[in-house]
Amino acid sequence: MAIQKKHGKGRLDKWYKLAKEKGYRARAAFKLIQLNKKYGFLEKSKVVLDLCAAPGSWCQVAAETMPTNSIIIGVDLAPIKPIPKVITFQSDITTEKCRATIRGHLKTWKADTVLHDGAPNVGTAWVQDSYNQAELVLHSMKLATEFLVEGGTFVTKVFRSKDYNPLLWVFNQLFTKVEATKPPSSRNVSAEIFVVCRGYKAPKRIDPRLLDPRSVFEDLADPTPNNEAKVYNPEIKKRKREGYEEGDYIQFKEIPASEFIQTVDPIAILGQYNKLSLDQATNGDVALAALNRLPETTEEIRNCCADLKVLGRKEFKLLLKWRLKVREIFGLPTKKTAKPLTEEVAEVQPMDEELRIQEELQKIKDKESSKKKRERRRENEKKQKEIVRMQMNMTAPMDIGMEQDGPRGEGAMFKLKAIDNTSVLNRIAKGKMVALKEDKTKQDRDSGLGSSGETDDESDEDGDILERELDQLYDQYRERKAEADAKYRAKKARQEHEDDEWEGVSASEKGDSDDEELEGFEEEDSDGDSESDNETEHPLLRDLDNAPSDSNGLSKRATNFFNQGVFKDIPGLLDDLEDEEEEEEAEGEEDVTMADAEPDAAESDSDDGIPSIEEQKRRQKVASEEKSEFEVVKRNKDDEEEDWEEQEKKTKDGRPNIEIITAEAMTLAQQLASGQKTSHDLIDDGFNKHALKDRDGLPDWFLDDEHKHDKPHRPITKAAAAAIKEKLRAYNARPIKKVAEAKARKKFKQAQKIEKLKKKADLLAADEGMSEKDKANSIAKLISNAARKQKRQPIKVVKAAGANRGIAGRPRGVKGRYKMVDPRMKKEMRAMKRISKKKR
Ligand SMILES: C[S@@+](CC[C@H](N)C(=O)[O-])C[C@H]1O[C@@H](n2cnc3c(N)ncnc32)[C@H](O)[C@@H]1O
Repeated sequence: MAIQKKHGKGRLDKWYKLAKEKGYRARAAFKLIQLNKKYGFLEKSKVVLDLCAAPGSWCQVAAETMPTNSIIIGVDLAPIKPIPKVITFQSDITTEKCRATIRGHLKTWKADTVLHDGAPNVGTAWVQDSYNQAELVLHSMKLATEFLVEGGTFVTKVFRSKDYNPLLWVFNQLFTKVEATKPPSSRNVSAEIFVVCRGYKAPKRIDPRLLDPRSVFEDLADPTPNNEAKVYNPEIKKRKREGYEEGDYIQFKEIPASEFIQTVDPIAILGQYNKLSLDQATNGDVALAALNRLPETTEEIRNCCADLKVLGRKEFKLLLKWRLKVREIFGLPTKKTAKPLTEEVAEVQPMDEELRIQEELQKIKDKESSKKKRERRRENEKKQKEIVRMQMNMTAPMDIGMEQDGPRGEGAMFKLKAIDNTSVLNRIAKGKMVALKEDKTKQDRDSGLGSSGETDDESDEDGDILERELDQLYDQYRERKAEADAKYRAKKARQEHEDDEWEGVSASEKGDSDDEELEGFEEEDSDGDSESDNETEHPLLRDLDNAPSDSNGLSKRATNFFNQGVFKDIPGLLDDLEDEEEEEEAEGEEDVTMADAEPDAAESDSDDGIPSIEEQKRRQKVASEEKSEFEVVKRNKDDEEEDWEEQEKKTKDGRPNIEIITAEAMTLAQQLASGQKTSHDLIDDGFNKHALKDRDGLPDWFLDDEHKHDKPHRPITKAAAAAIKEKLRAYNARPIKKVAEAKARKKFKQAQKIEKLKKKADLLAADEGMSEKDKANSIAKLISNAARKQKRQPIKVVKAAGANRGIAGRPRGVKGRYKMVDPRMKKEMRAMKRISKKKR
């Protein structure tokens, strides 16, 4: 871009600052924005050609306003830093090369809009500057005629000068609508005007004179002197070093003052002449005589008229005022009634006022919409809070009343509707009891009764939110980890089962137990209202089957668990259970129900194969439940089908297939089997510092971290350690599946070969036409042929060059095994071989 000094305060105006703020490379961006606001050509364009685009602010505006995937090409004499979605290159728009480059970029496309904001390097004489500008406009026009689509738009900058009208005339020949406008961001002091030409006529043939500067601006040789400058800025007159102006060879010029009064262009006279003469000539100018006698023609005026070249702005103004007064006296039209003097000045459409109103309206609209947005956001937040409160059953008691609800109402303790939220539901479905606990703790917290009994205030709420977020993030982290890590998945699954154990029931069983409690309440509720019906449809609620239980009164899993070999010789346990069974049978109880609360023993054992404390507690619970008259529920058929995984883990006789894989488990098993320990000992062992830890309400991430180290260390015997080691060694000694399969395949093939050979040999032996010797020879040959190793076909090396360069798949004309090699690699390998040979 032409270097412009930015010392003028006018340049650093609001548009300059705004451009900086918005990231536009030049304040000129707003000119295009405002032009486009008025005419809306960018939104409709798919291809735009920006001539004289540096530093690129118009391209920036085009890129952000035009539809996506539009083509924007920017060209300038100066380099343009890359702009996303814009093609830019450096070239002179007046050259053939530039035209060819644009053609290369556009190919067969046509531009919907051609923009031109060109300004040649200014600083020479004004006339020359304006001419250069007009010439540049004509050049851009020429490019536009070549690349514009029919009906397209051409936007150009022109300077107010005598070349303006010829340019407008040219535009009018080629476009259906031509409008000149000055956007508000264009400084008033600047002579630039923007002309928006719409509806390109795309004529088949254009008269070359229409685009030739010499014919368009024919009278350039007689430039109009800038009298306005001379008159209004007389102090900053520049010395002319070029000599006399064209056709102006007289140094001192005088004109009768009457002519100054009568002329329509007083400024021209003030600028060109040295003296306004009031002297009476011989021919007797009546107007001049009257002027001379007028009281308005004061001494001061006479002095001013005597030497115009020494006057300043004030004196010129005085003379102009004097002229107006005299014209009024003489009855000549004054400035108010007179037509515009200069024809060449463009009729600039007032855009400022309209835009100002539009901008103001926009501001008001923006304000209103932001206010509305704020209100909407506030309302949403409020709603969100209400939803959260409702989910946490905070609002229900107030709205409906706790008493009316009863135990199954909104505020009821065992209300399962509260966990209708899908994420919580999923977690519970997975057997994650923590979700329920969380909800409960949330309820506690939200009811204002925290563990410390404090009422909840703002900061508590913030803390809760933070904690919940932390928990959610931790869950997400675990899920992500689980996706990537199979080991972690397995561990997590185990932990989830441990959750079941902790609660004493599995996921589905928890549902059952909840239901059981509900069932109890339902019995009390004689109405059997529809709500209760709905609740049975809840995914976590199931019908209870009151059919008689198994013969032994235990669930299948419980029975299986206690049928394990390890429990066989344990004194006191099974006997007690059997006694219990007998007693129950004797009592002849028919409708025996009990929560089927037995997780699989194999699953419930912790990593080290030792029943966890929770497991032991559970077993104890089972035993005590059996002693008490607890209702026993029969496991229904569906549940059994669901347990197919567990079934797989059982041996043929129905016992769980438990594998002892740790030294601790081995030690314990040995101790149980040899009677060194009883089940009571196990239970006693369970009551240690780890058993009584309160983990309620602790976040998962904390528990996970603790779990790594916070577990009991059980003693192991040397023999157990050695046995497990031996077992592992045996595992490791086994070949991996793949190898075993390959070996088996090989064996199978060999067997097939021998079979074939046998058949052939039999045939030969049965051949009566052959002598015994021949038979023996033939069979021997057969065997030796079969024993001979088949020669492996050599691998053919194919150079990845010529036709074979970069091909995928088998190269042409190559049969059998082959290997593609890089020619360079081949040469290098040969060289290496040579070198190693030499060294030897
Ligand atoms: C006012 S600046 C253009 C600003 C541009 N529209 C923007 O928004 O950033 C005028 C540009 O016209 C360029 N120019 C002048 N004569 C040129 C020519 N013959 N060919 C190409 N560019 C020219 C100058 O280099 C200058 O960068």
